[in-house]
Amino acid sequence: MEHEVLHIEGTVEDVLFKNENNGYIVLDLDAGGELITVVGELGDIEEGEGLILEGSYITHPRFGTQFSAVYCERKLPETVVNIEKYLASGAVKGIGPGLAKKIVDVFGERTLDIMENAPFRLAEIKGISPKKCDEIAAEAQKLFCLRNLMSFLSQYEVKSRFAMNTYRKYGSDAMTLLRLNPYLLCGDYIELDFAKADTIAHDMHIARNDNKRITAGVQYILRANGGIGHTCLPLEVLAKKTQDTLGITESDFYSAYNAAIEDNELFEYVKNEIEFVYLPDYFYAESFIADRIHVLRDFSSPEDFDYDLLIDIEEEEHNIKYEKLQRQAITTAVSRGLMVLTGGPGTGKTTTLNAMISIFEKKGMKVLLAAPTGRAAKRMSDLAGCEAKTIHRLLEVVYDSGDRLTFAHNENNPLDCDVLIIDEMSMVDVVLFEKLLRAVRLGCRLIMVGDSDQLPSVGAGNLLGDIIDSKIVPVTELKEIFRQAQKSCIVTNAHKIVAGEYPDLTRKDSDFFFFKRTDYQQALKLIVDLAKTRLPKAYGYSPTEDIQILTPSKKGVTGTVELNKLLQDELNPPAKNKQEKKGYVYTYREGDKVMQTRNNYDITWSKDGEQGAGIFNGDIGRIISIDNRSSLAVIDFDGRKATYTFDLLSQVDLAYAVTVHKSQGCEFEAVILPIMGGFDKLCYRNLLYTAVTRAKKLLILIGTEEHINKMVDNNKRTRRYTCLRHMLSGKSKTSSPFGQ
Ligand SMILES: Nc1ncnc2c1ncn2[C@@H]1O[C@H](COP(=O)(O)OP(=O)(O)OP(=O)(O)O)[C@@H](O)[C@H]1O
Repeated sequence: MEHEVLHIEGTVEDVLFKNENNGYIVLDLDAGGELITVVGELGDIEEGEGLILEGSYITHPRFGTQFSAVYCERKLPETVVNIEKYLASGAVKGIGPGLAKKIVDVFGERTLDIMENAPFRLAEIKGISPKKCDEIAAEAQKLFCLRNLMSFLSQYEVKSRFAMNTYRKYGSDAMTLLRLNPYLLCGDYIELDFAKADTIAHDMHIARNDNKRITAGVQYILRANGGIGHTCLPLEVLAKKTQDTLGITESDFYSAYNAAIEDNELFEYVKNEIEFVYLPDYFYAESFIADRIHVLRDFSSPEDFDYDLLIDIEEEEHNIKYEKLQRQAITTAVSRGLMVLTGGPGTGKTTTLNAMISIFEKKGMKVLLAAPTGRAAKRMSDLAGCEAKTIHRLLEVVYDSGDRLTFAHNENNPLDCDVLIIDEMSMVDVVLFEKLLRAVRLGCRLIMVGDSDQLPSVGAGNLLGDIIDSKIVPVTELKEIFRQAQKSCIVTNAHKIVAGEYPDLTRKDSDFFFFKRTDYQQALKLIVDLAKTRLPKAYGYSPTEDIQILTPSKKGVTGTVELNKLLQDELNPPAKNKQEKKGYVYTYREGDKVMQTRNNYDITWSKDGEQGAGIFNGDIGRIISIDNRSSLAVIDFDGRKATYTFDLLSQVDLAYAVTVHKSQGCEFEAVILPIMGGFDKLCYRNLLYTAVTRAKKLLILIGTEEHINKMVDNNKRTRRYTCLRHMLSGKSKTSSPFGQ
């Protein structure tokens, strides 16, 4: 919901709550005698400071009016009383209430001016030694730097969190660096919109064809394309796009481009005589993966196992006869350093994997299991009978000295294991895989499991496909659908779809139902009826825990937005005892089923006394409380209770219905899938295949046969620009940055 944008001004009376990680704060502001509670991501504000704020009022029946601030200009306190209050509150490390009084008694209203411009004079105060004076001066400089940065950026209505991130990245030099190059604001970790940085640069009289502007524009375009899956772009495509977007000539482009290549701000890779351009991160990721895969591949077991005997023992113990390809997969896993195990549903991947784990453990090897999402890790744990972690958890997210996110496990601190098994590899992107490979010590086996017919990862790259297609890694593809699995129409229809055959929609006695509907309103009515009444009654399913509505698109009548609003009304209607918070797209309500839509490493959670941080893209949870007084909501993700500031709710969508893309790696007891047409770009085979294979026990298709078959016919593979396959095949014309 849009609110009227207002400006208010006042002095901070009291700081009620502060989140040091994301700068979120709740404070009382004295606005000319009126006390207003202010909430927002405003940074490290202290009592006594003057603020000019822009934002809007939000009202809560119990706690009254609060001002939700989006922009903040900070004025340091001017009166002696406020300066003392400000310093006494701990604004400058090393100054407490006693010292604050002494300093203000001596310097009065000029105190802050002296601290900023002549801090050596603090040594005039009795009790401040020259050493202490230096320490206080250094702390004070930090404070003034952030304040200057915030007030500079607030002129351009740049939100405070960008200023906070700029300060975190560049520290006390931030302002000086920005004056030289405002486009630094578009860089990694800050990621301000290029257009905004361009406005600042324009005011600073930076020319349109300045190399800094063009390089930043190119990087911005490459990053935006990374967001839709491309790790690089052909030079020709990039040149044209950049010229059009920035309004520059071809010669301007190439002059800046060549300089950026020279300075390693961009990288070029030649594939089949065509130049591809990379951002450093993606280039390092793909080159490192290619290098490291070669090293791991060449490792083979020094121990002389009798593989056949080991597999025979497993067969006897588990009363099973592995088929030829399963035996081959197990032998490869035990004898080689690296392999891919792939295959569609019901082809025995899990069974094979369990045999591998059993053999490794019998040999005294330490096996670790991981998957890209929480849900996939949970499923893996359930099937393998031992704990699987998310890749992020396995690598342990930590912050470096610059307060930037990194992983505790890397080449200097590798994972303590002999075998690492990664499930749902189709969902892993190149940047995360690079980090993972850095933490795999030489000699550790790496087994990658996944179905390459699933949709590719949300993040950039076509990792699993490229690894398989490169043919340099041993791949076992399981093809046989086991008898057990053949009973399931979900499994047999999934295999038909992937083979380009139309699914059998005629069966009424199976786990795969089709309801023909051509009218949208009738389809919606049926979805609600099935989710709310019929399936819970017939199968005992919980409408929100067991049943998931999947849909190709966000938009349209059967898109997620409309479906979620409808299903929220039906499954979790408003009630007196349910608190609510209005967001831009949805109203969030206690009891709502929700999904986190991006990786956030800062959100803190607790589970059975354990504390942790990080809620990731695709995690599904339930809102258990909304508190309008503190502007906080608590969401339960499978027992992890995570605290969200209201600003962070923009990263959360209702999840009664989710897109097929977002459902990757998840499985549900029952899936309802409307295929009504009207979303041509999303009308393709892999998407239908991915949706169908999300259902464990029951799949219900609603729509028309014509649209379903049209999806099967469209075998468009999502084309992604990457060079990994080429790099893996060792055909590179640029030398690897990692040497031999
Ligand atoms: N060699 C075998 N002989 C008989 N049955 C088998 C064999 N291997 C697997 N199965 C059975 O086939 C079914 C599917 O196997 P499994 O769950 O391992 O496949 P999957 O590829 O992991 O499937 P999904 O991807 O759908 O989870 C199971 O019921 C399993 O017990």
